Order: sequence, then structure tokens, then C-alpha cells
Amino acid sequence: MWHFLQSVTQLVKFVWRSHPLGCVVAVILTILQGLIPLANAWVLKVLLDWLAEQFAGQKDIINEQLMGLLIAQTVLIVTAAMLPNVSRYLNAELGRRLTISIQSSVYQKINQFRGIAHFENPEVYDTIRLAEEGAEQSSGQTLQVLTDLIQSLVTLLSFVSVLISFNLFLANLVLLAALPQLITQLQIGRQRFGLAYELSPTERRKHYYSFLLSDVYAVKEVRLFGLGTYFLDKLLQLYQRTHHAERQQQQRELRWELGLNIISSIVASIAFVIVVSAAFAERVSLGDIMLYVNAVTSVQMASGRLIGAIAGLSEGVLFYSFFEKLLNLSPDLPVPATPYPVPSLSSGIELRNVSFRYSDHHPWILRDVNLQIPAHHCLALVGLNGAGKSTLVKLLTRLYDPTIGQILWDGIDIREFEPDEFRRHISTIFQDFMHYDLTVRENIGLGDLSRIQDMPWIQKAAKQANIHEEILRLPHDYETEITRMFAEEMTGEKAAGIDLSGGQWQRIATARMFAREADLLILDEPTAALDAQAEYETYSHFKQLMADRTSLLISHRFSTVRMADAIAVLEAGRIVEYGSHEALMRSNGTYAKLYRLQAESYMDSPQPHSPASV
Ligand SMILES: Nc1ncnc2c1ncn2[C@@H]1O[C@H](COP(=O)(O)OP(=O)(O)OP(=O)(O)O)[C@@H](O)[C@H]1O
Repeated sequence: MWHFLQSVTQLVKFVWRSHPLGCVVAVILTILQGLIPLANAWVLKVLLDWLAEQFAGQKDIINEQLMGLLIAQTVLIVTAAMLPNVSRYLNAELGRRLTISIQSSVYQKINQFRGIAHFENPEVYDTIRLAEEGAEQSSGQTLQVLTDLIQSLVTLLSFVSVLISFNLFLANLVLLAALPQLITQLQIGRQRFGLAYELSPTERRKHYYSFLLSDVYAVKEVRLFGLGTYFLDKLLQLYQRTHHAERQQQQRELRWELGLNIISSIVASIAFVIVVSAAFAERVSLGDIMLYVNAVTSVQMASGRLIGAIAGLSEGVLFYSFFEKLLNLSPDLPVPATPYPVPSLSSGIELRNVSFRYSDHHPWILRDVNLQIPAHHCLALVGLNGAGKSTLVKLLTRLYDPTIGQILWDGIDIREFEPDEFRRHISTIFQDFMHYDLTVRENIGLGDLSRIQDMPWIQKAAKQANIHEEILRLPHDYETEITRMFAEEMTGEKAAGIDLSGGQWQRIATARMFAREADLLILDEPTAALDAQAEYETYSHFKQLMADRTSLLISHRFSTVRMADAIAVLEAGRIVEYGSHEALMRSNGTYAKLYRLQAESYMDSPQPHSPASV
């Protein structure tokens, strides 16, 4: 309960910070709306009293008085009609501000993670996703609930003060009757919070299956393997599971609410009896009867709304708890308080006694690796699937830190550098490179944002990656949007976006790598998707391009690997061989065995021009 209240307070603070002035105005409008029912009831009471006195011949109503009262009534009616519209607009505006403020907090926090460990840890990743999804959904709802809360509280207090002035016992009775409801609703709120928390992994799986059933990236396999019904069944099973849990919760709520409604009806009847007996005893006027009966029902209604709003807060609080969890996540990589400036690489990179595992619960992936990448040399890293090559790249780019050992850049431990500055000295093409649904120019220019508009520079990178000519054949050459998701909007016309082949995408990603003037190039399977001719052309190019650059090349294609100055063989996380192609062939170890295996399959291949890969 304490945590619930704490989270509500934090949530309110967050709303406040997003737009203080808007909050003040919204609160004033909400208070006014909360007071209008009492003002209405009061005008009605005065009117009834005057009428009763007039009928009894005790008083002649003066026209001006009646006029004043009717004007007051009209003003109240008009205000009551207008305030909700203005409030709705203001709430929507506050909702927009709140959304931006929550979204930017979420993404700023996410951007503060310097590595990728949090994203590769399912539990933390879940928190990130839930905070992100909650940020989208809950801002409008939270505001609505907070408005309801304030408005019903004001209405409640205003009518309670009327009841106190009439009959303290009655006021206490009505409030006491609301107490079990309040306690129950707080309990229900807590249960709903717990349920939503418990169901959140299921909800995320539901999103995943919906994605598989409707997303452009998944649709090909789903159609070809006939997976639609399989995934739909899984989705429906999850719906059954969540509906079952929700149904049970609602049945619990229904039982409580029915019981509590009986109590409040009995209280309303008792109140009515008290008011009517007072009237018969001639202690109150006709207008008073109206006012007090009104007060009893209004207090009951307002307490119902108030209590409902408190329960409704549970969802906002649920989101906030994920948000808070995200904000409290510790940094994934330590950053030095006074980082060293990153020097241009002149002597080289050294991995010294590096061992690594993803966490204490995971096995060791790299074991006591000692490896040199001399400046202006190309080192190739080969090894079977799962040997740890990509993991080594993650360490080199400081997406993770070694568990044991050091990585030295010109003799300085890379942990001494500011990660973003360090990464500006490195350019990569990853095995699972990104396809950005953007223009060709942007896809290449993202390699160096400062040059994203620099066409000669971007064209140079495209030529280095051997893709320039093909880009020129696209409908709007470098300004062509490569997308399957968005309709292209160019020169006022709308057309379906175009897509590229796997090899073309790979060369665009290679151009992106070249767009960054970096000290170290890392190429993780850069030719996997290229056809024989493209690979040949790219590599005759690469050889020149890499001539004076420092690079690490990872490939299963031995025709590519051969061009490196030195080759390191990684086996089960250890470097087992190191040397030039010729030297390794002579020593007749793992490299020579893999090389011959590939060459044999190449010889046996029914397509003699296509290079084989391990
Ligand atoms: N985020 C991670 N968490 C836990 N284990 C991981 C993670 N990423 C990779 N691994 C494990 O680390 C080992 C090495 O994977 P890695 O991707 O480095 O191999 P690789 O040599 O690049 O393989 P391939 O040639 O198939 O690309 C594998 O056993 C893999 O399951």
C-alpha cells in the first residue's frame, strides 16, 4: 500500500513537471466543476423555499430577486455545459505534454546505456519495453483519473460540509458507509495492479504473436511455412489465459461491489428517513429537504467516483513502477570521470589475457585471449559457429567490458576513454546490420551524421562499397527511399517504396561503414550476401582500400580471409593459431583443415563459379 501511495505521489509530480501552469489551470477548472453540483443544489433550495413561502402567503417574491436567481441558475447551467469541453481540451494538451515528457525521459534513459548488456538481458529488456509501451498508453488515462479524483473529492467535501451543518450523525453515517468501499477499492486497486504486473509478460507475448501475424518482415516465412494458424492459436490461447485471470478478478470485484451497494442503499434510505422526519418536525424547510437529499445522493455518488478513480490509478501506477524501474537501472558500463582523449591509432590494438562471459550464470565464451591487431594491418578472425568471434567484436567496440583482462588501444585501456568518443574512431559492418527504412543517402550518411548532406562524400563511400552504379539506376538515385513499410513521398507524388536485394543492402551497409573516417574498420561477415561477381569486385576493391588501414575481418569465406595480413583462429573461445595464410597452411592445423574442407566442397559444387563457405 505504501509503495502504491508513493508511486501515486511520484506520478503526480511527474504530471506537474510536464506543464506546471497547465496543471494549475486544469486543477482550478476541475475544482469549479466539482463545486457546481452544490451551487446548483443551493439555487434550487433557495427557489423552493421562496416558492413555499409564497404559497404559504408569508412572502412576496420580488421580481429582481427571482431574476437574479434565474440568472445565477443560467450562468451555472452554461458554465456546467462549457467547463467539461474546456477541461477536455486542456487535458488533451496536458496529455500531449505528458506523453512527450515521459517519452523523452524513457528514451533519454535508454540512450544513456552505453553498452548493450541491458538489451541482451531478457528481464531488463522487458522493463525497457514495458516502460516504453506504458509511456505511450497511460498518459491520457492517468490525467483522466486524476481529474476524476479531484472533481469528486471537491463535490464530496462540499456536500459533506452541508450535511455536517444539518446533522452530524447523518454526515458521519454517510462517510462511514463510504469507508468500507474505500478500503475495498484500494484493495481492488492493489489486486488489479498485481494482476496487470503478473500478466505483463503474457501481454508482451501477445504483442509478439500479433507482430508475427501482421508484420512485413515476418509475413514471408509465415506464408511459406503455413504458420498463420499456428501463431493465431498461440495468440488465442494467451487471450484465454488473460481473460480467465481478468474474469476471476472481476468476479471478486462484483461480489464486493454488490455487497457494498446494498450498504450504501440502506444508508441512503436511513438518510432519507432522517431528513423527512426533520421536515415533519418542521425543523427544516422544503428547500432544505431538497438540499439534504441531494447532498446524501451526491456524497454517495462522489465517493463512488472518488473510490473508482483511486482504483483506476492502479494502472497509471503500474506503468510508473516500470518507468521508475527503468530510471533506477544502473549504468551498464562504467565511464571514467576524467576520460583520456582517444589518440589516432598508431601502434595498434592488443587484447591482453581477455576472458569473458555474459554473466555469472553464463559459460565462459572467451578464455585468456591474447591477440594483436597491428596498426595499418588487416587481421582476419576465423572459427566455427559459436566460437566467440562476434563476442570479441562486442568487446573491441566496448559494447561489453572483458570480465578479466584488458583491451589496449595504443597501450591505453579502452575503459579509460569516453565510449562515444572511442566509437567515433571505429567503423563497423555487422553480420546483422540494420536496414533503415530511409533514403539511400541517409542509409549511407548515418555512418557519419555530420556528413549526411555531403553528397560527394556519400558517393565516394558508395563507390568504395561498389554500389554507386546501382544506386544511380534507382528511381530517385540517392534520394530513393528504401522501404517496404512506408509509401514513398517524393516530388509531391506518392509511390510504393522500393526494396533492395540482400547483397545490395549489404553493400549499402558497407558504404555506411566507409562513410566514417575511422582508425579501425570491423567487418563481420561483410560478403555473406554477395554473389560471386560482387564479392570478387568488392574484394579486389577492398584490398586496395584496406592497404593502409587497420581492420578486423571476420568471415567464413576463406577466399576473402586469404587477403588478410594475418589470420587468427578462434576455437571454443581460445586463439589456437595465428599467422599468414601460407604459414597456417604449412603448419597444417585447424585453419588448413577448414580451408581444404571448403575447397573440396567448392570442387564438388555443381556451380563451379560460386565460392563455398564453411
Ligand atoms: N547475449 C548473449 N547472452 C548469452 N550468450 C550469448 C550471447 N550472445 C552470444 N552468446 C553465446 O556466445 C557464444 C559465442 O557466440 P558468438 O556470436 O560470439 O559466436 P560466433 O563465433 O560469432 O558465431 P557465428 O560464426 O555463428 O556468428 C555462443 O555460444 C552464443 O550462444
